[in-house]
Amino acid sequence: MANSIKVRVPGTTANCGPGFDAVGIACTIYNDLELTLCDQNGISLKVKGEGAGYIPADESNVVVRAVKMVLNKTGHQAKGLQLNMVNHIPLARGLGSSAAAIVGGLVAANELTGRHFSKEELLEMATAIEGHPDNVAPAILGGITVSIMECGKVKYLRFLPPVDFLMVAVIPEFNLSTRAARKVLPQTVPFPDAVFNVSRTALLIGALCTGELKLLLPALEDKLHQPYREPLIPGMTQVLAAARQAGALGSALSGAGPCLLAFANENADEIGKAMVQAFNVNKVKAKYQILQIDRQGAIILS
Ligand SMILES: Nc1ncnc2c1ncn2[C@@H]1O[C@H](COP(=O)(O)OP(=O)(O)O)[C@@H](O)[C@H]1O
Ligand SMILES: N[C@@H](CCOP(=O)(O)O)C(=O)O
Repeated sequence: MANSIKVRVPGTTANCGPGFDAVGIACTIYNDLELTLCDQNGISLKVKGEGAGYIPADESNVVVRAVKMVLNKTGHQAKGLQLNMVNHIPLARGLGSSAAAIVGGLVAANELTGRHFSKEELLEMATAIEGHPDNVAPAILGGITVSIMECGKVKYLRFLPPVDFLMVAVIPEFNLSTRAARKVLPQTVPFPDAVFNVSRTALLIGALCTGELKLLLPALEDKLHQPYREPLIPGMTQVLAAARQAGALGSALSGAGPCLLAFANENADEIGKAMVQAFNVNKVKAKYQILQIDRQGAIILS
């Protein structure tokens, strides 16, 4: 059996407005991970790109946690790990870097230890580490996913829209951990706000399934998390409005932020520039990247 494997995992944008902790889309931005299982003790780590000099080479690393989960469940005897990463997904920005890291570790270790686990089982394991399924599901499966937790199990729907669209991700220079962005959320919400989100989420999935993209504008509205996170992201309201004024189909916070996302079928560059400009007016440096839907999810490279 080989003791080294390389996998590629997409970044993901979660929530998509109202679908908090449920909706996610795999995006064409990727991390590559090469995992080697060794006989010598210890963890060796090389990182190129995002997170270089910052990602820890110890048990606190989520890739290590994911790999060890598979090794423990399969009774594998490897003593040490070598991890080589080439990362394009920015850390703690709302594009699913932690989900990509977890999924990369699980998929690579599963492949090296004899493929004991199905994609569904890997999804259960990834959700147990990440805490919510909305990023890890599209990272594993590609496409658009709706995931729910039922009695500790993940149930999901995965689909591709019948028409193409672009996603303009505007990535500010500062980071915001998902943990910090979840701390500001309330324990309870007013009943009308819950109704507001139920109707928008239903409309969002309907619009994406049928290709009725003009419905995205109202379907991306949210009252469950974005208003509470807005104070953490200077200029958020203006940046989202700038996207719509520049012709976006709709705009929303990406995951827990601070990245902001516009959906577009044309003028993607103009939309990106307008959003960056609105961040700049709020003294935040930012860049934009035009993404499409990744259809494959995590893949084995070699
Ligand atoms: N390639 C990676 N290897 C190890 N840990 C990573 C990697 N990418 C992200 N992480 C961990 O995930 C954290 C960011 O996760 P999170 O706050 O959920 O933001 P997001 O998933 O939106 O990027 C990082 O601070 C780091 O601890
Ligand atoms: N539903 C989660 C999604 C977090 O996504 P991330 O890409 O920011 O990790 C949340 O909104 O907290």
